[in-house]
Amino acid sequence: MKLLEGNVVGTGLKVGIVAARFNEFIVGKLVSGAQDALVRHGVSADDIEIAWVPGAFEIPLIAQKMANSGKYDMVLCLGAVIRGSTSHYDLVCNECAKGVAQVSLSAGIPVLFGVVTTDTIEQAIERAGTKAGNKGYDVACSGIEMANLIRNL
Ligand SMILES: Nc1c(NC[C@H](O)[C@H](O)[C@H](O)CO)[nH]c(=O)[nH]c1=O
Ligand SMILES: CC(=O)[C@@H](O)COP(=O)(O)O
Repeated sequence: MKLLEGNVVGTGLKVGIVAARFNEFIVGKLVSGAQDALVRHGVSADDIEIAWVPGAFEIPLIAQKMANSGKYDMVLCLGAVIRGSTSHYDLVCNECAKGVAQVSLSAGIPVLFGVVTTDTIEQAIERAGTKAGNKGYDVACSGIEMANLIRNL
């Protein structure tokens, strides 16, 4: 993908993305949004690596592997958890969020929580590139900010 950009200086940042396949019609848009934000802000497309996992519950484990590998300046966690008719939604959301937070603190690098958690499909669509923006784009921008902040500490 070649974007017509201004004179964007390459950041040299290396980015790992963990994406959940569940609700892929949403998560695919989050991944595209994250890639767009990263490249527009100077990250080389060659410095972005994506690992797909079955669902949001599996994100923390692979995020941990990436974060502890020493290969990445940040890890973006992308997924979409949409409430069903049982309490499974709450368990998946809570464990995913808790796991991602624990990985970031233990690895000492930015591990961003870009998992959309919604009651309806419409809410998820709104956050995957329509009226509520693209949460993948947003967390990528936050990741760049955090990585640069850590570089300067
Ligand atoms: N219902 C959703 C899930 N459920 C699957 C779990 O994340 C996990 O893969 C399974 O429990 C096996 O360990 N995952 C999502 O990402 N989004 C959902 O809406
Ligand atoms: C978030 C989920 O795990 C959900 O899709 C599962 O649906 P259900 O609660 O109806 O089994």
